[in-house]
Amino acid sequence: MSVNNYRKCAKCGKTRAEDMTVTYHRFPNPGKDNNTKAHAWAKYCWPNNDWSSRESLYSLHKTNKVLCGRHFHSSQFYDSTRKKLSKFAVPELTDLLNDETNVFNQNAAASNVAGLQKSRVPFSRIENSPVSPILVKPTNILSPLKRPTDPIQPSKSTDKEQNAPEEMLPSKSTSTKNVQSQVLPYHDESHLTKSASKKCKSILSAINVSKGLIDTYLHLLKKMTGNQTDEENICILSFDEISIRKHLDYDSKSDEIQGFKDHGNHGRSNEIATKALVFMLAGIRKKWKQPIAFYFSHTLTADRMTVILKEILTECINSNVNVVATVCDLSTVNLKVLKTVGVTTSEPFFLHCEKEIVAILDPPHLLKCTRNLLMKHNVECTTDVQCNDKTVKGTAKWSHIEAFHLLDKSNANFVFAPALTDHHLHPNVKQQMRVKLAAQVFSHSVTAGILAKIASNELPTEAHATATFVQNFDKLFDAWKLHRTVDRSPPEQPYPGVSILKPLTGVDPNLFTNLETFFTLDYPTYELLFCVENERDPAVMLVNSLKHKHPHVDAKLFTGGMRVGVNPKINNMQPAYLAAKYPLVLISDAGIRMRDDSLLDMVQHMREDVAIVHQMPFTCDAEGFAAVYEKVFFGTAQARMYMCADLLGINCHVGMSSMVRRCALEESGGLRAFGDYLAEDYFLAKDITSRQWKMRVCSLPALQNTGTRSVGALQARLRRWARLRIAMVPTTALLEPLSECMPLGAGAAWAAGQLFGAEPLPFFLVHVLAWFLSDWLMLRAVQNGSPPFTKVQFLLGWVWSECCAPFVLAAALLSPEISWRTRSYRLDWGGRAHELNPKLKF
Ligand SMILES: CCCCCCCC/C=C\CCCCCCCC(=O)N[C@@H](CO)[C@H](O)/C=C/CCCCCCCCCCCCC
Ligand SMILES: O=c1ccn([C@@H]2O[C@H](COP(=O)(O)OP(=O)(O)O[C@H]3OC[C@@H](O)[C@H](O)[C@H]3O)[C@@H](O)[C@H]2O)c(=O)[nH]1
Repeated sequence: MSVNNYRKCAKCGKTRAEDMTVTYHRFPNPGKDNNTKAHAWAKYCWPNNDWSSRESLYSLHKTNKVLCGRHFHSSQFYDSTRKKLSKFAVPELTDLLNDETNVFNQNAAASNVAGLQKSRVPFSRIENSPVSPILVKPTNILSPLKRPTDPIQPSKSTDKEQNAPEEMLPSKSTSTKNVQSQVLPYHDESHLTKSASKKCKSILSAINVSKGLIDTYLHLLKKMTGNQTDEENICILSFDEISIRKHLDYDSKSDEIQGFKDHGNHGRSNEIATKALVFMLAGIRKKWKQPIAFYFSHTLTADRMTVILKEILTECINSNVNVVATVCDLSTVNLKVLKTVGVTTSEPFFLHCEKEIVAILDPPHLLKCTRNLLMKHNVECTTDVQCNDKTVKGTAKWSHIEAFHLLDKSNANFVFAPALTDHHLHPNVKQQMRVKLAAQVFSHSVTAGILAKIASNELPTEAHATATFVQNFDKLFDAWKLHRTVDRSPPEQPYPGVSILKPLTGVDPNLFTNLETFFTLDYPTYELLFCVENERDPAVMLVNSLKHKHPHVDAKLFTGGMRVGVNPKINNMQPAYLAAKYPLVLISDAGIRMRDDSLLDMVQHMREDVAIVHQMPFTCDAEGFAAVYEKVFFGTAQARMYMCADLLGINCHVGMSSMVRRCALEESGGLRAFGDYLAEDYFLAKDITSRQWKMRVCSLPALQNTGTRSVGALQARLRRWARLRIAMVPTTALLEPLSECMPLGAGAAWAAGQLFGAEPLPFFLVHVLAWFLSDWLMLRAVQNGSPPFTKVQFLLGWVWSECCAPFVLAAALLSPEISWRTRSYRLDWGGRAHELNPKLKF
């Protein structure tokens, strides 16, 4: 007989002599980081002993004490052979008879060893129990509840304790470690260094949360709502379930094993949790968020979830929180819950305590589901399409999008949807979860592209239904995504009509979709005046197809222009300007995209004494470093100058999206009066404001969306602008660097050293850090939320933008000529321009 045969399980005394298949697992060495695990093992075997000292735990390891494999759930082993325990394995009081994967299942009954314990019951109580713990056959603690007929009353622990079996008694402990031990296993700790893992644990242990409804937070909530107005207390309740990795952990504070299915005061069971359900409140009128309940489960029934939802809603009412809507995704359980509480498609709300609560399905999730459904099934639409000379009901098909993508990517000259890749068309499981990929399929560019391919007979006419389907979902998503700040209440006086001038030259990738946003503006009276200087310009075709697509919109096309000076933009717009019929004229460059409320926003800023309302230049979201650079530049350096100039009353009028009162412009001599300047915007504003008219920046920024981004092209544009500014106001070359981080910081550090004996380098670094942080806040304010890139990308874009700025200015100073599109110019001091090698046209 080998030495091993004399080994004996420290808990049940099992030896190899009794059962040859038994495996032994040595007590862990508490070492530096293993104390919790060693403590859990020791407490499991000898719950009444004091295991607080490391030495006592170490002695168990040193004396080769072992536990047999039956005290470990199968999930605690590396694999199904049950030979090697995982790193964090702790013995558990689980129902070995019920564990189907347990190799001891068959002989467990016979050998009378397996059984279940109420996992929340402290070990000490188990040990003292008159019945041997491992002989107790479990009852299903979390058996599904009957469908509730009455709203559940707020949980009163005393009532529940009287009726519930002992297993369902709520935990007395609200240990901070409860969540800690649940949350940590979700991360792959093997990727963390030991100190990182420890740090996470110590941070999380500072948060006082438990499972179920969190009393502490409810208490805080009550306090907060007491100090807020009724409006500010209006909120939504969102709930979502995430997957967590199976993991058990011993919490010495509460003397509990954590990681089991746990529904707070609805009880706990022996099943190991694989999902965490979180409920969170979020204010609607005021920005506040508060998670209020966590539940850990394996499978959560709709009945149980309904009970939980109602319980939380009742608690919210008691805390004076006005929940007006719930938000959840489209999981089967969620849909069942909504059905149970009475939500239908025709009446998407339910009553709780006589209060109407709207049920909202999570829009990004809806978008992904719609994409997935379209990938599997064709969708019959209400759109009629022409097919073989017959009008038939349209059918949206994924195959149309696939065909469009193939055609689009094979076109070497022009791509409608450059962002669309094969991942969008054939997403794998992980990619199916990315909202962005679905949103890029249901986009304006794809709609426009499919329509263009139908027009050129590359796609069948029946694909029209797919284009309409894609467009509708794009609009739906936009309606959810964008911020609505514009006052849409009826005005005291009818809004004045607006003539929108769109100077076009050439076609950039986003032109169709940019132009289309002008056809769908939410404004009562406006006309669109498209100006193209060359009638053979492909932009003409795009305008005509948009006019055809939106016949109800008052849109005209002017070709040929009229030479009134050297500025080609003015020349191009002149015929349309003369034909404009409304009192307000909006000059909007080709690359601008409008939100449907942008025009209303501009008009609302056009007060009686105001003659110019302009939008601060900004950019749409796009991918790539050039797009990051562009957004960072316009959202920080440019926005900073623009805002300060506006505040100080310095003329900073940029003409890419600017509304002008026509009578004020006429007083200046009309558009033609500025035809000799390339910076017509600056001189136009200078002249108009000199006659006591005011100029305002409106709330929404100008969204540039040209799609032809490269770092070089952006810098060439910035150089051209800088050259214009230097020619108009030469002192700008000296003063502007003082508004930039690096030159100002260097100068200030030197001055601080000279004047106060400060160390220049630390001074400079602190200055840069403070500037950087303020710029991050500035960018977030202009973007109205988080920018579409990471902080590291922001850092790179910001450093690049700030370091390049002095060089861009220097290059502008040194090069007397400037190029704009296909033409070159030389500027006089003062701003007048002369075209070099003028072309015949204009
Ligand atoms: C801590 C930061 C302090 C910053 C103070 C910044 C004050 C900047 C004042 C005006 C600059 C505004 C420029 C914005 C427009 C830039 C884009 C552009 O160049 N666009 C042209 C083409 O569309 C357009 O024609 C230009 C219009 C405005 C020209 C303004 C020229 C006046 C320059 C005065 C410089 C004073 C700098 C003072 C720095 C402390
Ligand atoms: O030859 C041209 C060049 C430009 N344009 C139009 O002018 C608008 C602006 O052109 P770009 O986008 O090339 O240039 P920018 O964005 O740099 O313009 C900016 O700088 C110069 C100012 O005069 C403009 O008012 C301002 O918008 C576009 O709508 C473009 O179509 C012409 O109609 N003809």
